Amino acid sequence: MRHAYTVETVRAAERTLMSRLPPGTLMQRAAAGLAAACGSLMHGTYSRRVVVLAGSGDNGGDALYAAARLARRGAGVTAVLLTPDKAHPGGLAALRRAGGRTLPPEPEAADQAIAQAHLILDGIVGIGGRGGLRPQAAHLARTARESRATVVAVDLPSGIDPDTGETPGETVHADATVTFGSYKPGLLIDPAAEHVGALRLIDIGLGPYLPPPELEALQHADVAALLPTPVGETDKYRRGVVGVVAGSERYPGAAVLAVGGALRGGAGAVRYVGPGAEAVIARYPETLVTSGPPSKAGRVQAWVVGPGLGDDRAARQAVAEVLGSDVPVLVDADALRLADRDQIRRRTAATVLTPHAGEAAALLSADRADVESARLAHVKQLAEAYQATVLLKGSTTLIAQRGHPVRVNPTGTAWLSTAGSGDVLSGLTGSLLAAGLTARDAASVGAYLHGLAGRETPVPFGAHELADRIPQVWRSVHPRT
Ligand SMILES: NC(=O)C1=CN([C@@H]2O[C@H](COP(=O)(O)OP(=O)(O)OC[C@H]3O[C@@H](n4cnc5c(N)ncnc54)[C@H](O)[C@@H]3O)[C@@H](O)[C@H]2O)[C@@H](O)CC1
Ligand SMILES: [K+]
Repeated sequence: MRHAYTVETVRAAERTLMSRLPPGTLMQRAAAGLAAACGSLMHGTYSRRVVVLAGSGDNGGDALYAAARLARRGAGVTAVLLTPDKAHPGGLAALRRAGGRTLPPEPEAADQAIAQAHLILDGIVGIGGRGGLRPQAAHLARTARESRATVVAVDLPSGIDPDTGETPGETVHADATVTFGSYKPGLLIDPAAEHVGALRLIDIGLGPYLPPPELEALQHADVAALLPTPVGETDKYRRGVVGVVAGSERYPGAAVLAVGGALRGGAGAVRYVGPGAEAVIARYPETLVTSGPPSKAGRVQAWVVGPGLGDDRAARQAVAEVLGSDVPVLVDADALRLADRDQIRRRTAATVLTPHAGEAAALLSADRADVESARLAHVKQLAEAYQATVLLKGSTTLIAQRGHPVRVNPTGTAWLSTAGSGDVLSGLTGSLLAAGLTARDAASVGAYLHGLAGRETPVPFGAHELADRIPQVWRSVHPRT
């Protein structure tokens, strides 16, 4: 599991740890890790040209100390000081002792040094930065981006909001980020995460001083431990039956895709309810189909409702019936519009809502662009407002449930934004719910497998190919399945 902590939490842990160590120890630990990472990114240090963009805080200090280490090992180092009279004194002295030279941030000289660099260390701001970069720093960030050098962000790409993943203005675009002590939410959530590049964590000893995280990301081993595995004495009901209410005369394909996802999610059987039965059976003969309303469909352990459902009376009625049941329900697509909001809040069994940014905006009466630029705040707000588990789909999928750290899905690719992809995800996640996972785990594992399937399917792909790919990625996560 990867854990991420907000600035306030990191600073509190750092204070406690620092009080037990000689002054400057943490910065030296950070600088040593950073210098080693830069050395390996440059495949050596001798005759490499390194430019440091140094702000006046401790982030600049980390960068200067690391650059001094590189200079001692043969690199030619130039530091561009954003505020020369306020540069970190210790870091600056160390760099000068090691033979590094400094430049004020005058555009011409700085631009020239950047143009010739092999590696640029972005030490403009770290967790102390607020708001978009100021004009001088913004200019350097743009010049660095346009150069051919490898850009390494110190702790985080300057200009991103470490707590939220928002990018309030110009930011550094890094090829790699070396972060200290712990991950920060902004490194894992878009739009900021897009500018992070390869992410490396340097342990500076904070671990024992950190409380439960604010954000977490499952890794293969976590997902493997959560995947449902049939045991000796079992049958389809004990493995779980998932009911899928999806598709319409107009969109029978959504029914096929949702069932396709559900068949790959570990439930023992999939029951389909709706007007797409013929199309579903033609593709997946193992599906149990029913033509009546969901309440007459027979026993299920979880429902998926919504993909391609349309919005006629029957659809509205089906959504209300499913929400009236006492088993976990996943509400997607059209059902997010049709559902009675109070009925969602009144439910006692688990409810999972799976909106994309546009649907989330409608549920919150907000702007889509605002949801996309501040995903973390909005997913939490949704979970709170609807008293449900919310999976906010998109460039970084987030899963929120009140009282728990938000989860960010680390898998996925922009190729997943294809028609029907969400239908497969809802079927898959509903199946995991029926198999007995909690709402939060089902949503996280569903997003993880779906994202991996997106990465493993040859592109460009159609959504049905994603469903077909799930067994392979399942086995890659859990080889002994
Ligand atoms: N506190 C600690 O124990 C440790 C801190 N470390 C480093 O220290 C950093 C935090 O240092 P600070 O608290 O000094 O803060 P920062 O160095 O992150 O930022 C503060 C400086 O940036 C300037 N600044 C703020 N917003 C700006 C903007 N939008 N555009 C341009 N300049 C801006 C401020 O004027 C100030 O000079 C961490 O990110 C990390 O790199 C590491 O050395 C590890 C240990
Ligand atoms: K930085």
